[in-house]
Parts: sequence; C-alpha cells; structure tokens
Amino acid sequence: AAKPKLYYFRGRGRMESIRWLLAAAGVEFEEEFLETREQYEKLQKDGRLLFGQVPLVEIDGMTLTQTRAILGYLAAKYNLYGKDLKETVRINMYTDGTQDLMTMIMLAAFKPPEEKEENIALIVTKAKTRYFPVFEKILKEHGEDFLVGNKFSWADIQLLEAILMVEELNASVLSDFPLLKAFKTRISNIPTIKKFLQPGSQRKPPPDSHYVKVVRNTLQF
Ligand SMILES: CCCCC[C@H]1O[C@@H](O)C[C@@H]1SC[C@H](NC(=O)CC[C@H](N)C(=O)O)C(=O)NCC(=O)O
Repeated sequence: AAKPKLYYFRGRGRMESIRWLLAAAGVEFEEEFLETREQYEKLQKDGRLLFGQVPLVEIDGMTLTQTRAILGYLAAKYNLYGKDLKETVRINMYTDGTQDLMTMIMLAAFKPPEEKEENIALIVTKAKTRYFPVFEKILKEHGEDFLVGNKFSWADIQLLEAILMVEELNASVLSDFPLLKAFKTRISNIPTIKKFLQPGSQRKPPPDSHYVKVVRNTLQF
C-alpha cells in the first residue's frame, strides 16, 4: 500500500503529534513541505483543504485535514485507541489535555520576542501545576506502565511528546514527578519511539525564526 503522505511546514506545529503517532506505530510516511504561498494556494485551489487549513494527510485513498480527526483515525487504525469506548474516552481526555499544553508551546513561537520569557514561564507553570500532577497521579493510582488499560496507547505517545517539549523549555521540570520520570524512560525505550528519537528521523526541531517567517509568509498572517 502507498505510504501516508503529510503536507505541512518543515516544523512541528500541529503536524508533529501525527508524525509521533505514525512513527510509534512503526508506519513509514512521506512528507511534502510547504515553503511558499503558491504551494498553499495550489492545495486550496485543488480542493484538498476542507477548511483551507493544514495539516493535510493523504492516507488509505482519503484526503484528511483537522488534526484531531486524523489522530483519531490513526490511533484506531493502529490499535492505539483502547479496548472499548470507556478506554477510548479516557485516551481522548488525556490527549486533549496534552494537546492543549502543546498548543501553548506552539503558539509561543509566534509571540513577540519580548514576551518570550513570560510565555515560557507560564507554560512551565501550567505543566507543573495543571498537567503533570494529573498524569503523575494516574500512574500512581494505577501502578501500571501505561496510562490506560495498562496497554500502550496514543495517550502514552502524546504524553512523552509533551514531556520532551516542556523539558526543552526547562530541563528540570520533572524534578517533582518521579513516576513521570520513569514513564519517560520506559516509553522512550520502546523500539519504534527510540528510533524516532535518534538524529536523522523525521522528528522536527523546535520552531526557529525561519520557521515562523515561512509560516507567516505562506499563510499571510
Ligand atoms: C499565531 C498562530 C500561528 C499558528 C499558525 C500555524 O502555524 C503552525 O505552527 C500552527 C498553525 S497550523 C496552520 C493553520 N492550521 C490550523 O489552524 C488548523 C486548525 C485545525 N483545527 C486543525 O487542528 O488541524 C492554517 O492552515 N491556517 C490557515 C488559515 O486558517 O487560513
């Protein structure tokens, strides 16, 4: 079968969680990087962007947009979405939470430089007071290796992605969360994820000024 094809900027943004999920599932994918306004306008003109937005993923003969719809499809397709509806809704709760945290980090790249320090401080505080305590408690209460049903799922993949992104902002952010530290080590050592964390994988670096410029020029905002 043809490999899934991802259309997005050469950066993390909203596409990075899709890259993580595919990589963790051991699924190879291709990428087309948006560098110019013309590329974006062609995708629009060709009617491939439902609401005129990317991420765009072509998979199984479908042209998919809307990040969460794509992630839900992939999680279900690769059996990373729980054994029943009650596990699936928990996975949705947890991934909505980590998605909210990562959206704060994503948007911070587009804020004025003078607000950078303040934004980072706010994100780290939210991670330490709102998000990480919740996951530490879940791991403590369940005393298991994974967040849901003691089976590896999309929720585990996305929590690791979020932990690593916050650690890029503050390396000691897990100092008060011993179970999350152990979780990070455990999930990072899952072979497909270990490979994705190696240099040379399709994982993208933190956003820089070039990335922001390309996004602004392409989307004209
Ligand atoms: C200040 C905000 C900057 C974010 C801009 C983009 O850069 C990325 O890092 C994040 C977004 S992604 C690009 C943006 N896509 C979305 O907002 C998708 C939202 C959708 N709900 C999803 O989850 O996929 C885009 O195509 N916009 C065109 C435009 O709406 O006309």
